[in-house]
Amino acid sequence: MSLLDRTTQKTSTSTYPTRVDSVGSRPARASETPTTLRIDAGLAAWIADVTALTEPSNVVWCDGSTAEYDLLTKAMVAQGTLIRLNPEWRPNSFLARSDPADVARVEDRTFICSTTEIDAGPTNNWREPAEMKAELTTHFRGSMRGRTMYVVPFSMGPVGGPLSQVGVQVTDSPYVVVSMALMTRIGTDVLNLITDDAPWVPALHSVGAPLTPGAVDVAWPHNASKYIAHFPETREIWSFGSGYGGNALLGKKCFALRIASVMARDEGWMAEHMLLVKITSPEGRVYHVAAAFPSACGKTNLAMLKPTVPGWKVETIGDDIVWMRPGPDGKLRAINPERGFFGVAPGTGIETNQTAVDTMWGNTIFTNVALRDDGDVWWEGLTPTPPAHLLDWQGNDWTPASSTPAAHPNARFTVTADQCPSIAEEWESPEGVVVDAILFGGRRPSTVPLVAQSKNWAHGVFVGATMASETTAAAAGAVGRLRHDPFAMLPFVGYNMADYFQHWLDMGDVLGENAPPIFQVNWFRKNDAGSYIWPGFSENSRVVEWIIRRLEGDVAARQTPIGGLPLVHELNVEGLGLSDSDVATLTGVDKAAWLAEADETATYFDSLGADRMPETLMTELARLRAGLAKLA
Ligand SMILES: Nc1nc2c(ncn2[C@@H]2O[C@H](COP(=O)(O)OP(=O)(O)OP(=O)(O)O)[C@@H](O)[C@H]2O)c(=O)[nH]1
Ligand SMILES: O=C([O-])CC(=O)C(=O)O
Ligand SMILES: [Mn+2]
Repeated sequence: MSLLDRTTQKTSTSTYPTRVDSVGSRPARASETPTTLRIDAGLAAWIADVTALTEPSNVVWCDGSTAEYDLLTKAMVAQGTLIRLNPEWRPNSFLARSDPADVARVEDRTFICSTTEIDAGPTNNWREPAEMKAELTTHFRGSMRGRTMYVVPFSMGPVGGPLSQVGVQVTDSPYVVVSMALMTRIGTDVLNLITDDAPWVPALHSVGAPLTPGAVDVAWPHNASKYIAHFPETREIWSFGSGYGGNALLGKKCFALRIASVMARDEGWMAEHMLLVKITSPEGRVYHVAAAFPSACGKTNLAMLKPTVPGWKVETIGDDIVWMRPGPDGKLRAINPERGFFGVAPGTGIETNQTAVDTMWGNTIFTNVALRDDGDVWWEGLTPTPPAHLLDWQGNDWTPASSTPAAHPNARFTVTADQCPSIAEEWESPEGVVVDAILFGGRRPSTVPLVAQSKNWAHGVFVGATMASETTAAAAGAVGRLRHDPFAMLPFVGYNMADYFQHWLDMGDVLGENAPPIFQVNWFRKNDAGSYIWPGFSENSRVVEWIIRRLEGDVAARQTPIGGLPLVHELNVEGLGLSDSDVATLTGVDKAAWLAEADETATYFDSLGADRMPETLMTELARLRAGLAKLA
């Protein structure tokens, strides 16, 4: 099998040496074969090809063990990539400072390389697959010289689960290896799943910074030329030049969203940028809710919600990605394919998300946060008042008088989900949980109300398709610019956006009466003074209460062209100090703003390809316009 022409996978298996370990050897787990692993022939051939291309000085097969994690973190501390935090405050935890030019996802360097451009669609950067591979091959040639190449077999979802998928990431970044160890399930049990008839995703990654013999390495190697390339038809990922988050932890956005969205389209399931929570009502009834918000728009926070409304309980299942598939009973079942959280640090604090703060008590990797003099971490919003002195995310002296933030706005924490105090007992259930409601939200300073229930599945898909949100620091580029972000998936759909809309409509047909109700939410509405009207965070439990009461048929909704809105006296705003006009803004329909929104939607739909846009969504748009026209 050639690296440049991957169409099928080989069938036989062979044995392969475990590893040539530059950092030292470690004891194998009791259940492991001590010196050899059974490696699928197709995998072995791919590794051989990649090794020949990238020319690493040695190859290490990773098993995801604690011993391996400890060796790698120790080596990175010695090398300067990680700083060990004071174990008294933050045991077994580390700070990584990335290069200032490698701090976020690079959407303009992210490519969908389908055979035809139309299959990537107008929202993706398209490149012809063979051309892209040829171009990338020149970059990957010798790119791992002087470095160790790690082979990381990983599972997205519980290993062997019916909704799970496996992949193998090859990387020359030990930071990526330890991050993958926290975010996915790595191990030899995954290797056993890679056989002739089981598909797996090869994920090739290099920071693109070969080391010449004798040269001193930098703390955060990367390459000014970055490529995050996806080959949806052959289910491959080639990522070059970045060591950061969604660019480099290839199980996450690249596999679990871009490649998985294509698998999902082909196989009748869904891969979404969603959180997943279990909600228990005061009466003890259990519901599961999935919610799609764009990057840095509140998924982790809602996933760890501490309700202020008495009697309600929210437990966490996932905070970023959800895979959903109709189960044997016809109901939509969902899993969190990840094993950890790669969460936004700034704004995450004791007043907004105590649960997240408690989750990262130890065993956490922090990236681009500030370092306290006592060897612990800090970032804006962790505590109400900053320490008198810090080293900022670039290692420079910082005081509260400094004009720049102490932590990078996209600083992150990486930690396993099992440390989360609010984790639900069924979070690793291989067959998933039944989804009772779906939420769509984003940062909308105007127009969109606090909550609205979609009229039916088709209208809900229209609401998802017309989502927009202000850009955040999660991606390189301007922040605070309102942009269309359908289903919070604009940067993550691995194919044509109009086809993705059609897939959502098709799933509605498959689910029929089992299709969960859809709601739109917006925590970010602003007043004329530019402040958020809604207090957000824990108080979002009031909206959750209204949504669950709608599911139970306990509260009414005022039917409007944009969906069912709360009756003012049925939305619990007691004690929030909101004025009547605030509440009216949060629960009202601004006719002029919505008419303008509808015009904007028409233009946007047109840009997605009039011939390809589902007729159903055009009908929904016409209905919205007609309904608005009739409003007083
Ligand atoms: N005003 C307001 N801000 C919020 C609310 N929920 C979250 N935020 C802020 O939004 C930012 C990002 O929140 P997260 O929950 O980490 O975002 P996410 O959607 O999980 O982001 P990704 O990991 O990038 O996909 C943080 O600074 C939060 O403090 C809310 O209800 N109101
Ligand atoms: O992928 C990343 O780097 C972090 C993330 O969750 C997002 O941007 O949505
Ligand atoms: Mn995300």
